[in-house]
Amino acid sequence: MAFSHPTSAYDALSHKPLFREQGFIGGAWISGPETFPVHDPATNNVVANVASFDAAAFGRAIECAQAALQQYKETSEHQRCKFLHRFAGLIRSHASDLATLLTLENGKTLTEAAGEVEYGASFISWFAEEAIRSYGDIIPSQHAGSTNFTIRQPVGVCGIIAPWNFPVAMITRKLGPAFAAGCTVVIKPPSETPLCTMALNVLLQQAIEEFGLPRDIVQVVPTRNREAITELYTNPTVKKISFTGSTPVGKAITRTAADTMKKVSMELGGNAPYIIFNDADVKAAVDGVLACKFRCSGQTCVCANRLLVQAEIHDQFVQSLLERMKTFKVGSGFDPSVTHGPLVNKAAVSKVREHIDDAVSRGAKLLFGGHAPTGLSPRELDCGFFIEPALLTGVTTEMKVARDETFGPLAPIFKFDTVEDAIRIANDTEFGLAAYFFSSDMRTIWHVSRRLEAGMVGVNTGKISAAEAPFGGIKESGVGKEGSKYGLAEYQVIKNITIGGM
Ligand SMILES: NC(=O)c1ccc[n+]([C@@H]2O[C@H](COP(=O)([O-])OP(=O)(O)OC[C@H]3O[C@@H](n4cnc5c(N)ncnc54)[C@H](O)[C@@H]3O)[C@@H](O)[C@H]2O)c1
Ligand SMILES: O=CCCC(=O)O
Repeated sequence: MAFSHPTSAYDALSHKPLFREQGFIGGAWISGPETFPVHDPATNNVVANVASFDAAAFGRAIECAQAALQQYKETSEHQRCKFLHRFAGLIRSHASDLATLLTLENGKTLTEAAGEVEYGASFISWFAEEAIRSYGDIIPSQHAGSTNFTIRQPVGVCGIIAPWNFPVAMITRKLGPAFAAGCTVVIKPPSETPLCTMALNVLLQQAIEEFGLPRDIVQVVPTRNREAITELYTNPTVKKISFTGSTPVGKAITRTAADTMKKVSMELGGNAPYIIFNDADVKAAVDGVLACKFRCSGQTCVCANRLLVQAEIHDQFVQSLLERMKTFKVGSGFDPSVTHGPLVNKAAVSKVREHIDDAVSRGAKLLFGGHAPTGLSPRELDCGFFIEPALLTGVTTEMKVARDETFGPLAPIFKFDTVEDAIRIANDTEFGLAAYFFSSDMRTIWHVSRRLEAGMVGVNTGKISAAEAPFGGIKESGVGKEGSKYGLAEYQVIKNITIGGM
């Protein structure tokens, strides 16, 4: 199928102002002391060179966000609601360009990218409406003549750090509640995929201007310098850090942020079990794997990492999944016939290979994939970060893939016998982000849902993410909830006011 794969981010856009390589500090787009390249993972071409800032720039950005907070926190909830709806509208009206940028810097297919842009906009729309539902309480007092009232106030300046796998949605899932609550923000965009953050800020600035709000309510500070980011979670003016990324980095930030008692939200790594019981609808279970295991080529925190299949249904499930995987096509995300794009970098491809090799060396069978895909041009094979989605059977709990998040397109199948075996294997991990299972028995559904140690459970579905559903893990997968009616409170503090003498 004929398609064109852009070679520069600027050329790819129909609305050119969305292309920005600078940071946004103190209400203006500014260049940094250095730049870093942004690579297209399908070709390894450099598609932009983005400003890289130092710790002093983070310090300035934090001061500016603090100054803007004084005005922004006094806006009414209804004004914030209208402003956020306008921002969501602008995202939707530029969805095609945003999806193009997303595919170019992340690699996922244009169809997936368009889905992510709408998913990202849905958080802004959702929190526009949550802004005006920020209710308090009236609590009877035990002291005669007194009554307690609670109000919710913005926590203050928030630091936002997000990963490359969802460069639009992971930013909007944090921006929406922060602005709805009346906070101002300093964003450190993901270094592999910073262009979507800049484009979002172009649209945000348009909404800000139309509503007469301070430009400084948002600061965007890209950097390749890890030391510089430390300023964001050590500076006492920052009252909250919202981080999405790996568990080791999340733990390190939480430790340091504790010195100034910042509020934290940590959306970290996972090792999701995906259980198929004997009484499952096999077609639905395979559909679920396609939606969940292979989303963003397996680079999603809620991706199934371990497929546990009960003995009686095992062979039928494996055969059905294999047939569906044979229809996959790997290549450029701009090719409409492609189902799966490249991985983010070479290290990601190596990790998938490492998990396959380890499993095979311990007795697992590689039934499909795991190699460089056929049908790509020599240049794509040479430069792009491609791997065929892989299917392993005979996987056991001693293998690396049982403990370690692959974060790639590898479906490892473990066979089990009883419901209790499945629950034990599923929970045998320090992670607790998502878990999935398929069964048609109501008692199993209730029993297993309650016993799985995960913040989110999908029953008879592989799709659990949505603006209205509380998103977040337990155990070492993090703390806090994003989206949903609970997400706003993460950016607020509750103040109790006792009025006496009444
Ligand atoms: N739970 C969730 O909602 C969720 C969502 C997406 C990704 N993830 C997890 O993220 C991981 C993959 O993303 P990644 O490889 O980009 O993670 P990462 O932790 O390396 O990076 C995440 C972000 O933190 C920044 N960062 C890296 N080191 C830092 C440091 N020392 N100090 C401050 N910031 C630092 C990065 O530049 C990036 O912006 C996976 O484990 C995945 O499960 C979790
Ligand atoms: O990668 C993690 C976030 C993806 C999602 O919101 O479903």
